[in-house]
Amino acid sequence: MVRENPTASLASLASGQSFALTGGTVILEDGSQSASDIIVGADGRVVAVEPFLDTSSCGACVDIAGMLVTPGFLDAHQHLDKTGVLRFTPNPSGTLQGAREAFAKYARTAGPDDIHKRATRTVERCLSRGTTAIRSHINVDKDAGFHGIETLAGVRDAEKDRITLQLVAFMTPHPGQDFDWLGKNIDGAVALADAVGGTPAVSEDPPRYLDILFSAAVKAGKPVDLHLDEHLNAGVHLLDAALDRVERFDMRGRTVFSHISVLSALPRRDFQRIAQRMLDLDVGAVTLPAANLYLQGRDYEMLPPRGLTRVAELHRMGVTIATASDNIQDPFVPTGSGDMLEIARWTLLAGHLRGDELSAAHHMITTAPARLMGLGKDYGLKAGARADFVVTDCIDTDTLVAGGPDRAFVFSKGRLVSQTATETIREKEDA
Ligand SMILES: O=c1cc[nH]c(=O)[nH]1
Repeated sequence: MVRENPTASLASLASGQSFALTGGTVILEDGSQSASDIIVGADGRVVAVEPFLDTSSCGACVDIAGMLVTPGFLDAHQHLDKTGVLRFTPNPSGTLQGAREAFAKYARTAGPDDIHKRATRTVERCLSRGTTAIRSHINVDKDAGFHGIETLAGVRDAEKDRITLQLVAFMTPHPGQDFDWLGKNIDGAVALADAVGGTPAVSEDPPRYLDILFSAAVKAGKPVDLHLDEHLNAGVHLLDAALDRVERFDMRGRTVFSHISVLSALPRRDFQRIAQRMLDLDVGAVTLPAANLYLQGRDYEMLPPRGLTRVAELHRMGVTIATASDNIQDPFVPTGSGDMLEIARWTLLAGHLRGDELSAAHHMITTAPARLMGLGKDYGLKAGARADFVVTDCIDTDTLVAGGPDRAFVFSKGRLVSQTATETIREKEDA
């Protein structure tokens, strides 16, 4: 045990051995913080999290007094089949439709090798910034075919000991949607995926399209994650139509609505009624600040921006709401670093959370998405969970969210997968 230099000791932890981290501050599942020891087994699972544990049987023991341990960050909504394609898929119109068209053009020619290269690069970046699980929507349609979902299924399986990847079969409609094609292919796509998704507002027949998605989910026993109402036009929304199907197909607790920008445009009474329905049916929400603050039309009157949903109100009403990256450097969103703390900060600021709600933003990148992704017993700093966590030099959750760590050690399944340090800051402090 090297008390003076925990960071060097953390870095030297050999993979595949049991170890203990003692004296740190641990963020527990209910968001509280506890001065606790952590024991990790050789199988990469947490053995115990409690103060003053007997660590004598551990292969290594590192004193991390003064450091904060957070469960790994979760990104509940990405698009790994199109990440990093921005340079050759421009979207000069700056609209959602323009982004879809730009991607469709790329998807017609994109080969598995290209998709694989870009996806693994982004996964690596996310992991290095402390993200230990990602849910990714993957287009399956006449342009993209099955290239994306097959390639990402391979990445998911190959990387499972380093990062948990969940795939959503994103059955994207196109103008003149071919329902025969959808009917013939949806089961095959869902078999490769972990959840069923789509974007009903784009469909020419949203009720029929929603029925097909929910039926496929029930048949496969998989959850639903919809891109829902990515617009601020209060005159049209499909929230009730989707909630009706949650009831009819008995998908309570197994459905997520991503985006739901339109909630911000609805009169308050309508918003409250729908949010209450979501709460009663245990439907979760994913907000996507980068996406929702970006695309719009050139003419605001004709095409308002996508817009952020009512983040603070949904949270305060008790709806489970996670925040996520959405697209990373593609025609839908030109930016993105895979840093969930950055996303948490944008959510806090743009979503009108208060300064005393920094921990709510942390919840939105940890326990809230864990619930929506169904990670259950496998997630969190508790006995039996997969040992996915980040050891940082922050003093508490508030400082972690407000400014982030200068030093971070990312553990996935009990193995150190990345360490980062803002050396310049540290050097200045040491001088
Ligand atoms: O249709 C959509 C919407 C958002 N992001 C996508 O990649 N596709």
